[in-house]
Amino acid sequence: MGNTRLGGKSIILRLEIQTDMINFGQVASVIFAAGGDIVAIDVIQTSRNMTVRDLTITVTDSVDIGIITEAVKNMEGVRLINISDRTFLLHLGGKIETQPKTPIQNRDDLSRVYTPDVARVCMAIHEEPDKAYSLTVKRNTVAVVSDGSAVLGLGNIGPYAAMPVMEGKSMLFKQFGGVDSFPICLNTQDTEEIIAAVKAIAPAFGGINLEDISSPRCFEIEERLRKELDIPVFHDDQHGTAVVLYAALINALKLVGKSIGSIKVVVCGIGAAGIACSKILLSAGVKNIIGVDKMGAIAAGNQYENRMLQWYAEHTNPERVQGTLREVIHGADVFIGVSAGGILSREDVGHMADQPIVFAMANPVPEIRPEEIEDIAAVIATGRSDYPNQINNVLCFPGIFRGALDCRASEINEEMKLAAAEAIASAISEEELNPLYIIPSVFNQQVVKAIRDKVVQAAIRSGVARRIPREYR
Ligand SMILES: NC(=O)C1=CN([C@@H]2O[C@H](COP(=O)(O)OP(=O)(O)OC[C@H]3O[C@@H](n4cnc5c(N)ncnc54)[C@H](O)[C@@H]3O)[C@@H](O)[C@H]2O)C=CC1
Ligand SMILES: CC(=O)C(=O)O
Ligand SMILES: [Mg+2]
Repeated sequence: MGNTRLGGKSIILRLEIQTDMINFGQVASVIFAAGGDIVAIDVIQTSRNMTVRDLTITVTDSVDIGIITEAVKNMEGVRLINISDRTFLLHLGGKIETQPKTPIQNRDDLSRVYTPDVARVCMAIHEEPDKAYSLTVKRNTVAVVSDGSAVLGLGNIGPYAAMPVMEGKSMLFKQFGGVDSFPICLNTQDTEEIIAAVKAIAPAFGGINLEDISSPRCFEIEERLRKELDIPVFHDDQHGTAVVLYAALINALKLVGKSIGSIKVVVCGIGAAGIACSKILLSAGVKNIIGVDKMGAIAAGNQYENRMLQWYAEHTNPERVQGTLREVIHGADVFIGVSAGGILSREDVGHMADQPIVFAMANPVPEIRPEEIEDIAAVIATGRSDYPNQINNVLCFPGIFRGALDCRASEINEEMKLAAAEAIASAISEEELNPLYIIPSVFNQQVVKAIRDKVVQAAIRSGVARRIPREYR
């Protein structure tokens, strides 16, 4: 089993119970006392003195599944046959597959989809390369490319371990945006090799979604690919995150009655997400942003080897405040965490300004757990699916790519990102807006459509659309 604190919120225990020694009620009470909640029971086999049952048990994050399994093993008359983790079961054999659009039922079909007839289609594309958009998967397919160097907040876990996240992103692309995609995890973390690999695979794709590539390499990789490719290249951890963060902030500020130009924002974690979130806030009119990384506040006057941190120091922190997160958080109106789990304390939030807004977005463990501060923060959000207010780039990338592909945009530019943020923010009406509902759910079917429409319009306005969808002709 994997790390139960990260993923295993629900397990299935297969138990053999000697019913002449112990009854099921006793087994259930031991599991309950160890912190497990039995939510389903399946009887697998039964005889006069013995029964085999599958117990589906859910636990909260703070419960150690090992304690439950030990308690079960220590019961006389009970044998633990097997433990399965529902999350691991869901990943068996991977989460996605390729499906042909039409069946190949006879030789005639075979000769059309494959040789000899396919050759005519190949030659049509050879004569007019643009036809790749109408005659291949390019029109609707995005590559989700990672090098495994900054996977969620798990760090540099490499390309194999990154695959489950990238497969997950592909599922989300399809389910929420109708966009096909391939997860591609590269076995290199060299900037030039990544650029070359992405350029080499680009012909098959209508767009490139870079994912979980650590800073500062992610900036050069994206910048270069944007220049050197004619399809949209979008680093999701930068721009997807920034778009959703901005949408959430627009709505949170309405609740606390503060204006964007007057707030003090502390951004913790000045990597891919932190820099992009700060940039979008600067262009939205936030004047006082203080970025904090492991070495403390980023301030002009300090020397940074990383050119992005140098840029950051020159464009933020107008008062050149120095210090640790604990020190600079005093008086902040907004905390934005895109760093690491558990690094913000209740005491820190207590030192923020009135009606503090806390967006603890590190995954899978947020900078602070909402339950620790729900009585002192005005608005709380995380990146997770199991708390209210999920600020997660999943709310952006399916819709923004849907729009970009539909108008065959050559890039995803600032106008398109701002349009996406506004579409997300405006999905919640003034009447609906409340501290537990500042951002729509990804299951809100209006959102992707709204983002797509606004993104297409912005692409047309800004001159990057290479095809005008019928409804705008
Ligand atoms: N909710 C969402 O939609 C998203 C959340 N994230 C989360 O944000 C975090 C960072 O992701 P990326 O920017 O892609 O990674 P990154 O590796 O580019 O940047 C992380 C930055 O955080 C800093 N950091 C780490 N521990 C810190 C600490 N204790 N104090 C201050 N700074 C610290 C690192 O030095 C680095 O500069 C991850 O936990 C990730 O899961 C990232 C993208 C989207
Ligand atoms: C959500 C996401 O992309 C991340 O945490 O890296
Ligand atoms: Mg990511």
